[in-house]
Amino acid sequence: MSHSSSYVAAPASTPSQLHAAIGKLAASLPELPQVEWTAKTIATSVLAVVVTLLIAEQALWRSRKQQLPGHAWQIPVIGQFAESLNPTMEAYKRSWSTPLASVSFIVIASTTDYARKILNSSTLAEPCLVRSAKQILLPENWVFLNGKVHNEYRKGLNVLFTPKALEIYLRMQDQIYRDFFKQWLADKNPNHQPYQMKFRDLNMITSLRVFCGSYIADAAAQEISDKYWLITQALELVNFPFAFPGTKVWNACRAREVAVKHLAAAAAASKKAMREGKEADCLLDAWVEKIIAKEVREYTDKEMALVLLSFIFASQDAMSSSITFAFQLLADHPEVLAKVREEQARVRAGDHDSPMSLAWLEQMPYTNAVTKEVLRYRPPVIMVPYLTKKPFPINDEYTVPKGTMLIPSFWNSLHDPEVYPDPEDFIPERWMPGGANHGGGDSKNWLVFGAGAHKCIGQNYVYMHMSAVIGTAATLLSWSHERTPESDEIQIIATLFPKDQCRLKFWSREQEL
Ligand code: HEM
Repeated sequence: MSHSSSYVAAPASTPSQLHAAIGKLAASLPELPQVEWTAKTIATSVLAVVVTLLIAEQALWRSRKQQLPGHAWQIPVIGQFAESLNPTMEAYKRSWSTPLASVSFIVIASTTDYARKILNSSTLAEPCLVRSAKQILLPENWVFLNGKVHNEYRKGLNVLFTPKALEIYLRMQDQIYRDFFKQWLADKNPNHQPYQMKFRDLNMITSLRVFCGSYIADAAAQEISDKYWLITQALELVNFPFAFPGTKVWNACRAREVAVKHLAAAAAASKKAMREGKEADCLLDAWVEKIIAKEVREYTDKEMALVLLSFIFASQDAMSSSITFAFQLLADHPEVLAKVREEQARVRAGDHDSPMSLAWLEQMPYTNAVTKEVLRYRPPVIMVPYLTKKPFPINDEYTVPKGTMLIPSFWNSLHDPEVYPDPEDFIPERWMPGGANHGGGDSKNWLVFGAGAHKCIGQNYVYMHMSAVIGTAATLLSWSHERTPESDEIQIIATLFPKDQCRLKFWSREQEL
């Protein structure tokens, strides 16, 4: 039998044949009441089952939601996906207008106290990231560990972010910034261009070089950078559940395979070079140095590759968002850019060629204030999905049921007018001596990097990277921003971006220096 004829054979179970089969079955079960199985009764039965399932779905939804604000009913079947498929800032802001809100089967918590309570209750809730993350990062990735094993694993990685290690990375970073600046200056197009994706590229190449140094060839680095966009696109709160060929998650998994192959080869090359006595010049080397000194345990090449993948995963979109907003905000606030330049000129004392150092960064309070204000004003990670492991009594009236996605959201904490006066204004001066937030009195609200056991491990690297990019760009480059009606609108692609993709034009400051 050919394939096509077997397909044609399928509709053989017509209602009358089904009727006969069901009739036979019913006859063999004497205790069953005799039912007249017509097409009409079958249709009615199917309808009854569907309606029962829909009512059960609504009942389950309402029993979870209880008295929380939110829609009284949810869209059947696709309700749990509908709100997440095309997230908008407006929809999120609506859900942040009450301390606890229920959106589909998700509970969103948007006060500082609730957010901290969730992040610090590791026995009741654990990070679940987005649903596709386990498929993309692989289930054995350390980021999915929790409790004691997670703490132990994390301790071994802290050695990668000590000041000594950061100083090594900074030397590498400076050269990459300058190479990218040259490319931007070489663009002869007289018009403003969207720079968001170019900033992404700068971040990815910086991360790969900081992590892997020269163990990754230029072509491989570019291949990972290009393919990584497929991973970002799959980071939706809710995805199509099966990674069939052609779906976003399937594409992301293929991109991960390419990245892990190159990262594992880099780990092997670093081990070999360091054992032959090379001086450490990237994160892998700094790590292998600690392994050789037996300060941390051995890690396999694949394990190291998966850790690097977790770093890229955690950093790429957030860093790209912050760098994009930094360039946009500095162009829109020339008085701030002028102050950054004054500070850079003082610290560098005419030396525009030496790479940025930690010692210089420590003498740049204003540049560091700009970094903090960019992170506060446009926090790249506005929420982190957690999953309740047990019923979670979030307050006296409401216990979040076990197995619920519970999302602490950070926007309100970072835009709280009681803590950050004029929160909707970009004011780096608030972090300077005499400013409202000088001295860290806002530490409870500072949730840019989360809190608790899973707090961002890379935060010191973030401050350093951002201030170094801002300081070096302000010194070497001038740029203008073409403001459009969408410049101040926020688009959510895993993190926040200006909707018009940040249209800029660069020129050199050489004549001014
Ligand atoms: C602007 C940039 C960044 C922001 C805003 C950011 C923010 C965050 C947030 C909010 C979390 C979740 C914390 C929690 O659950 O309490 C997190 C976790 C994490 N971040 Fe970052 N991050 C950034 C950059 C980076 C970088 C550059 C790296 C690595 C080099 C990194 C590595 C990680 C890792 C590995 C975790 C998970 C830690 C764990 O589970 O123990 N992040 N980050």
